[in-house]
Amino acid sequence: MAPYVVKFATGNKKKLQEVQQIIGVEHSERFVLDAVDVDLPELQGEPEDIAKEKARLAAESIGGAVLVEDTSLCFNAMGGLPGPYIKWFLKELGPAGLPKMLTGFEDKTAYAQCIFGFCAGPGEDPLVFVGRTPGSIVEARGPTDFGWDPIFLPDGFDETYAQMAKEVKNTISHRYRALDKCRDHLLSITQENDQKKPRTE
Ligand SMILES: O=P(O)(O)OP(=O)(O)OP(=O)(O)OC[C@H]1O[C@@H](n2cnc3c(O)ncnc32)[C@H](O)[C@@H]1O
Ligand SMILES: [Mg+2]
Repeated sequence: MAPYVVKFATGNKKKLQEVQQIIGVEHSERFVLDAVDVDLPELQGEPEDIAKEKARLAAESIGGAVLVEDTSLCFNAMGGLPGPYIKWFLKELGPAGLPKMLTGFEDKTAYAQCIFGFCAGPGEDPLVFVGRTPGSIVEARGPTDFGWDPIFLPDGFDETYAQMAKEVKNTISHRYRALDKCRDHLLSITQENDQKKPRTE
């Protein structure tokens, strides 16, 4: 039976690259993620609601099963802000400017959060899968090719996300943790499909 095809809708090539590296080809006989470059709206609200609405809108526009993802960077001293609005702060301040937001605070702790939104098709209820990695905000260190990676130091490491090898980031990251749960769900629904198949022997 052909694998279940889920469109992964994002406008961010770096996210796509990480998602492909994390998922690999291990379960490609059960499901495949097929990338579509879509300019999705930057919604407001609670992160889980944003991911659900993003998935619902993407399913309507694509007309099939979709996966979307929304990433937040949350400063504990600021009650979780910038959170889902990190994209705008990053755009205006650049990664090196972000630690300055915490100058007046002793607490530099933060967490990176990724929420995958999965919608099986137009009109279906979206599901969300949340992954969080705790850490702290430091002066920018390392390559600047992916977002706020240079200023996020995950707990238990002495290298920022930007400094560490991709293989390391991809086994501890917010994205890895969320995608791990999402993969389990995709495996469970494709298992159900398998069981519905008529037996041939
Ligand atoms: O089309 P979508 O998937 O929405 O892609 P986006 O780039 O708009 O992404 P978000 O709306 O989720 O905004 C998150 C921001 O955080 C950045 N970002 C996301 N994941 C990151 C990661 O793992 N490390 C560093 N920066 C990241 C990303 O470049 C954005 O500026
Ligand atoms: Mg976005």
